[in-house]
Amino acid sequence: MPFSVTLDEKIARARADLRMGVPVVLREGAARVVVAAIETLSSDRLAQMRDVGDVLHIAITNRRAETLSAPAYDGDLVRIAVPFDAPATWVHAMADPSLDLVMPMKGPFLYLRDGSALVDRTIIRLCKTAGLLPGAILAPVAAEPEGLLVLDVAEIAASAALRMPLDQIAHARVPLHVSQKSRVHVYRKRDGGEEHYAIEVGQPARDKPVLSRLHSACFTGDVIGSLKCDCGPQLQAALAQIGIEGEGVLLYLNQEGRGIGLANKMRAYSLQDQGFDTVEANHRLGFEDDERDFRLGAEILQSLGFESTRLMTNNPAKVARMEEAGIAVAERVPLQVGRTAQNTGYLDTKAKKSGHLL
Ligand SMILES: Nc1nc2c(ncn2[C@@H]2O[C@H](COP(=O)(O)OP(=O)(O)OP(=O)(O)O)[C@@H](O)[C@H]2O)c(=O)[nH]1
Ligand SMILES: [Zn+2]
Repeated sequence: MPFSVTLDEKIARARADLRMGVPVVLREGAARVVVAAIETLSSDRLAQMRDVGDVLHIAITNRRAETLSAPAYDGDLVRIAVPFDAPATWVHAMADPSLDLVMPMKGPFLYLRDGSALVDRTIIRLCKTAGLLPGAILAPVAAEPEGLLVLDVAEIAASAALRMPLDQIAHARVPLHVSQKSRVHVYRKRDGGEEHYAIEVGQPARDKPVLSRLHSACFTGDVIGSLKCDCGPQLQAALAQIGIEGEGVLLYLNQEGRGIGLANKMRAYSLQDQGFDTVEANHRLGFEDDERDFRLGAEILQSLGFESTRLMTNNPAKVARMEEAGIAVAERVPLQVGRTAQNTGYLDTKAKKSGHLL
């Protein structure tokens, strides 16, 4: 009896392959395309892709296309032919803004405009969820080469529409400075994605709005005291407020860098050192301003038995996403702490461009 591997398991494996620089095969109907993430593409893999497919192209998001002055013919992305003699560095420079100054002239570009861009869209999504730069190289092939994982794009699209269950894995008592009566609950997505945490203080009533904070991981702010953002002081202030009231829940979502991962956040910081603001830096990397999924927070509150909350945040998008996901927000509790000389521009940009309330 062969072992059967589910689609979710295959998607998790595909992410691991892409991070290692191993291509995967995406199927769309009768078409077969060998795809790889640009960030981890080596010269050897590029040569292998040229061996199996004759016309290679790259896919980048409309955000990245804007920086390269390329029109986004497919709306959310653009497909550009890879010149037959282009080295791997040319491919890298199409997705990685750290090479913008080293390789400013990459064109003229030859665009692909016919047919479906579903395979391109699927691989860009996979790159994003793998914490890689959102750019891919694709080689349509006549037959599936041996040794690569094969996935069907229609099946991936159907599974993306379903919500992946979030399982409660373990929980235990962890006495904190702000309250000795605290428990940490660990949640895990069934597709092998990030784990997320809930810190429950006291025993909040399940039938009343619970004081909560939806916090996104910030290694630099939460752990090492970075002055570039307000995350560390917000985390501490939220815990302190929950401690004062004696009950509440802090949701700690591992969506580092507004969902782009720490490596990409550091890339964004280096663009900020060149003068771009926090939103422009995300766009130059090919990402949206905010790639987080706040429904996770609502799902964790629901799994703990809550139906409504008093949410500590200055971000109206968090309130909207919680409500859409079925958690009523009885009150928005402002959380304004931690303004520094170094983060005042960042906070002002969030207010101006991302709708944060001051
Ligand atoms: N991409 C990117 N992420 C950043 C930057 N600075 C901070 N972050 C991340 O931004 C997120 C901030 O999270 P939160 O404080 O929960 O969210 P918020 O949208 O500011 O909303 P509230 O704090 O609730 O008002 C964390 O994931 C940080 O890692 C930056 O310059 N670029
Ligand atoms: Zn931060």
